[in-house]
Amino acid sequence: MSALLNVSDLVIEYHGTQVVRAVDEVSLSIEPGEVLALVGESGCGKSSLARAVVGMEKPRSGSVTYRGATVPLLGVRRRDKQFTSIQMVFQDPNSSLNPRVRVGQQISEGITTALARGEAGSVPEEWLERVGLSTTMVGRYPYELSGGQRQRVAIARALAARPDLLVADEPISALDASSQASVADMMRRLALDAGAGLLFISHDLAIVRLIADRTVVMYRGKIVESGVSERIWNDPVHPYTQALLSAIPEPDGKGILPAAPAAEAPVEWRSELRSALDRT
Ligand SMILES: Nc1ncnc2c1ncn2[C@@H]1O[C@H](COP(=O)(O)OP(=O)(O)OP(=O)(O)O)[C@@H](O)[C@H]1O
Repeated sequence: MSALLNVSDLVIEYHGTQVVRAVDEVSLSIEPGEVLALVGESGCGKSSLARAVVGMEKPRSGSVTYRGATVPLLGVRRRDKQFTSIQMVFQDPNSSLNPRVRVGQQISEGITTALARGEAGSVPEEWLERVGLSTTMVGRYPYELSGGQRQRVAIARALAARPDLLVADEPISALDASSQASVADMMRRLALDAGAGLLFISHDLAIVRLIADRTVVMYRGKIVESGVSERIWNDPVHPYTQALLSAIPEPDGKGILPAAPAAEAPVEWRSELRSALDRT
């Protein structure tokens, strides 16, 4: 039986003043009910890969298949019922939401997508509650929300469509540090309760360790290491993964990774972690 998502020898190139090979012969797969994390420094090709998975980039070569069928480019994918169970959450919630449409209606669009596939419906208020927002937000426009609230609405909208595959590109970086781990965990639970696969892209190895079954490490467009998240965290094999992990500053400065979950780490430590990863 084929995996839920299969990416095989994928190459994504941008042809501008010079050719940029953003994704270089990458292969990965996701099974139903699995969380796969994609980590790596800024510019290593994570978003290009995510966009290709949802049909927003045309592969130069290689393939992206969903339940055995090639994922078509976006316009077709949105109309084709067999692919509307792929949903994406972007790093910037403004890319996911329509600024001129009220929150409730945007979530309703997700619900309509689910209903069209014969999935159970719901009401927008229920999804707002599930992502930790007040139901009073249903009548607001995106500009009347904070960045973090907008991102929660974007997540609610994607989940309301009852995806079987959720692609989340840095979905928590717009959130305040104290709620990043809880929202990541919520996405994991909501996706897995439905037996969906989750491709979770993040800089934050500490959060990835908490929520992902497997982790794929990308460097300059290539996968340099992949495996069970806990193994990657405790026993990284590739020098780049080792460098990523050793770049995480220790709270006590003694070179021992913190045992406490990332959400409990001090805010300064978490922001240092992010900038250290950006510098690698
Ligand atoms: N539309 C584009 N045209 C030309 N080059 C691009 C385009 N989009 C991305 N790139 C280049 O492709 C490479 C990979 O970019 P990508 O956005 O996939 O990386 P990323 O790992 O998601 O980075 P970040 O974590 O900063 O979002 C980078 O060198 C980037 O400059």
